[in-house]
Amino acid sequence: MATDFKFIPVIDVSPLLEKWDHPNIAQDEGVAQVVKQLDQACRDAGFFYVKGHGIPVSLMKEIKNIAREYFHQPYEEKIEIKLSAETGYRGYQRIGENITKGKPDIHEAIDCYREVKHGMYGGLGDVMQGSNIWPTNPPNFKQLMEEYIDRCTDLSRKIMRGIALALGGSADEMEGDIGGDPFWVLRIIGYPAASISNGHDKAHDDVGCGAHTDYGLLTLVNQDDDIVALQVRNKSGEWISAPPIPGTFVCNIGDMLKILSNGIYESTLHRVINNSPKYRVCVAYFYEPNFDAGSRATGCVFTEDWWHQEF
Ligand SMILES: N=C(N)NCCCC[C@H](N)C(=O)O
Ligand SMILES: O=C(O)CCC(=O)C(=O)O
Ligand SMILES: [Fe+2]
Repeated sequence: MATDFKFIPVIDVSPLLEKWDHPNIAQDEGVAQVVKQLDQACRDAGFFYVKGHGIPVSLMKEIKNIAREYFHQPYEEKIEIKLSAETGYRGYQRIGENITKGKPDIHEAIDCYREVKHGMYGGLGDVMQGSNIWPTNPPNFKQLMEEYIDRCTDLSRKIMRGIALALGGSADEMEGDIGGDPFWVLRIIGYPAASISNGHDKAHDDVGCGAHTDYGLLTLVNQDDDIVALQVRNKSGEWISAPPIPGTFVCNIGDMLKILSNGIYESTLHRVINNSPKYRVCVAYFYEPNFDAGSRATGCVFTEDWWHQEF
């Protein structure tokens, strides 16, 4: 479980990104500082802000803006790309359709997953078979999202290198059979504004997304700059806000990293409540191990012994 943290730390990952492929990465002083901060954040909150990530802030903003434009359209337009079993669960999901712990979430979303072809991963991937379906409006939606996904995948891989070092492994410990060919999920999410006077939109304190932990390795959250809605639970059960810090991502650990780290790091409960009078957009990228990693993994890759090494 998380500690009694009161705020979420900010980590500048640029030294790690600069040296990510360096053969002596583990000896680098700048990288060691980042690794130390990652370790502390993963032990305390399981959440941290990422700055110095190299993804253009203009792209981070643009994808939220095109998402807002898409959600602003009438329902009949949005439902053109409806999520279903036939699309491999890719596409538009209306408000209340996503369920967390048995309760409908007050959000709408477009779900995107890495392409899965027939027979990939044996029969294991068949349920997720398909490729993403994109809205025709706005016209540059697909191109921008695909560029964004590539950049998030690259950034996540590099952060995972820092985390592998933090756990006392080698930088590429989480690659190869574990995460060398990562699966990913992108959720483009819209949370209705809170209506002050019992309007038709939604009531105050409606839950945008119920308390949950994410199930992958790492999540990169790109949230609207002007609304505080994401909350993270500490050990005493207090909900600590993760207010937007423009130009940063909120990064959090998922359940699969908890398993791979033998419980040294844990995924932290979080939820979303949009009590602002504005519609809130968030684009969440979920970085996961290889689709078939679970079927081959023999258990934990890191143990306490590994951690007790100096780095
Ligand atoms: N329609 C839905 N919810 N699809 C699954 C998305 C997975 C994201 C999730 N919060 C996670 O734990 O990674
Ligand atoms: O909207 C947010 O800030 C976070 C969303 C989230 O936690 C999720 O989709 O898993
Ligand atoms: Fe989440």
